[in-house]
Amino acid sequence: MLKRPGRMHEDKIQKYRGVILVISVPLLLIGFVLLLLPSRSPSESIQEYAISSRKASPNGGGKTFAVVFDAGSSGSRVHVYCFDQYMDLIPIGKELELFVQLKPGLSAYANNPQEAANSLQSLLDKAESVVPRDLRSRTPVRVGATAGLRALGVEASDRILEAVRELLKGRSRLKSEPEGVTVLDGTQEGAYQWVTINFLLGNLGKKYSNTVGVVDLGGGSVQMAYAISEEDAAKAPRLSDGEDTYVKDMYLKGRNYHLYVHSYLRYGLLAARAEILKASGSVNPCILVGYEGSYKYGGVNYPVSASPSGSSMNGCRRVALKALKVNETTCTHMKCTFGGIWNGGGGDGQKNLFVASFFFDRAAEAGFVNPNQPVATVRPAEFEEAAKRACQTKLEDAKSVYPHVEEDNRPYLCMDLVYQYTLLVDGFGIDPWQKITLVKKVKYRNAFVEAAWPLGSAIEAISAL
Ligand SMILES: Nc1nc2c(ncn2[C@@H]2O[C@H](COP(=O)(O)OP(=O)(O)OP(=O)(O)O)[C@@H](O)[C@H]2O)c(=O)[nH]1
Repeated sequence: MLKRPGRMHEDKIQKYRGVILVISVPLLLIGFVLLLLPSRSPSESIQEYAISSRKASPNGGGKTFAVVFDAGSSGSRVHVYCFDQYMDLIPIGKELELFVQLKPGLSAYANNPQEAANSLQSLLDKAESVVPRDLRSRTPVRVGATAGLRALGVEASDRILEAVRELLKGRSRLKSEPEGVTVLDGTQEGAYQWVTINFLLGNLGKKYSNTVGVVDLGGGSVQMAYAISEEDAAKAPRLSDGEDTYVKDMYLKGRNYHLYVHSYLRYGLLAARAEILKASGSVNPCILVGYEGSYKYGGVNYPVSASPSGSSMNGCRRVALKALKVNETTCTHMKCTFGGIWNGGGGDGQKNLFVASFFFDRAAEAGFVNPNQPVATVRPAEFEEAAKRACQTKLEDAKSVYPHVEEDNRPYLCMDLVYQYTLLVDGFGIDPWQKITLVKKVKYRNAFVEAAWPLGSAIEAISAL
């Protein structure tokens, strides 16, 4: 079972109250105090951040709310959190957060920015309704768009973000700032997810070896983040031009962490389908027999038809490996995951992996995880088993065999499960028999909180007030 964060002792509160630091992003909000970290010969791949907030709550000993929108490629979600002066979550009604989601995501309105912004109105109204009227003007609201908008390109995404800024300014009393409505870069998304999970597990402030690593499989991108030792951080490879920073230094609850984090754009679950179709051509060994159609992703229509001999686990593995370019890209670092990306060196911060988003969803739909449980301990090999079963299923039988799978996803169930297994084992190099924790929500005190990056962003936002 998950460890439950104990109530803080008075002496610990003193320690925590003084400095709570969360990751910063290049957009440092007003009111941060920049501390000098111990000097070190920084390699180019390490961004050194140190932010401390003198006081966690601007309302004296009261409540501080934060509203964060997750504008994902497959949907938009709003999270509202309430913190006390010790930066602990306190209930909003019966829950520890307000969480509302809708489909489609902003990127579905690529050519209509106003409609994209308007799609958030119902979420904004619900979010604002749970924030006390007298606190609304001091409650930060942020919108973090992820791989969906990254994939649209700068022009289209800027137009959508500008329309969203206008919506927040014109249709809400929450405290919005232009730089709070952005496309998150992948490393921010991964780092926020790491903060979320370790905050909820009560690990922040502990040694790096007592924190857990995270893998977050979205529709457009997949992120991996875990804390590494000082020695491994010093060995972080120098960046080639255009490469993202591999290591973020963070000072959280009295301890300095070196966080290895990487986001693989185009390797989220929905984007990877397009990569796999490109790797195989339109007749694809992953598609359930009986399906003939097309797959639309990123504004491109891919013709799709099942192989006459039907879908096969091994045939699908071959094209998934080809899509990941596991053996095609030279690794110029000590060790790589895939696509020539440094793997961070592994270590104790990665020994426990919390794996979220589409990993949980597909495992639940494939029937080897209970969809009503917040977490599930599995092994990557169970994705292989589930994939074998799915790849032997005909499209005509899929509805009865997999009643929880949405109609549009049925032709791709074999592909998705094979991809997830291949990503874990061949992409990230995880032992097929290593236990991993699939997570949808994390138990925090007597309630459950969504295992999603917005909480990490909210902690940063209120630390900056
Ligand atoms: N319950 C719950 N599900 C979520 C949450 N965030 C995402 N999901 C689900 O996880 C799956 C993937 O969502 P994301 O990881 O945001 O992926 P995406 O929306 O495609 O976003 P990007 O690829 O990162 O742009 C979808 O089925 C979402 O419905 C959350 O906070 N709570």
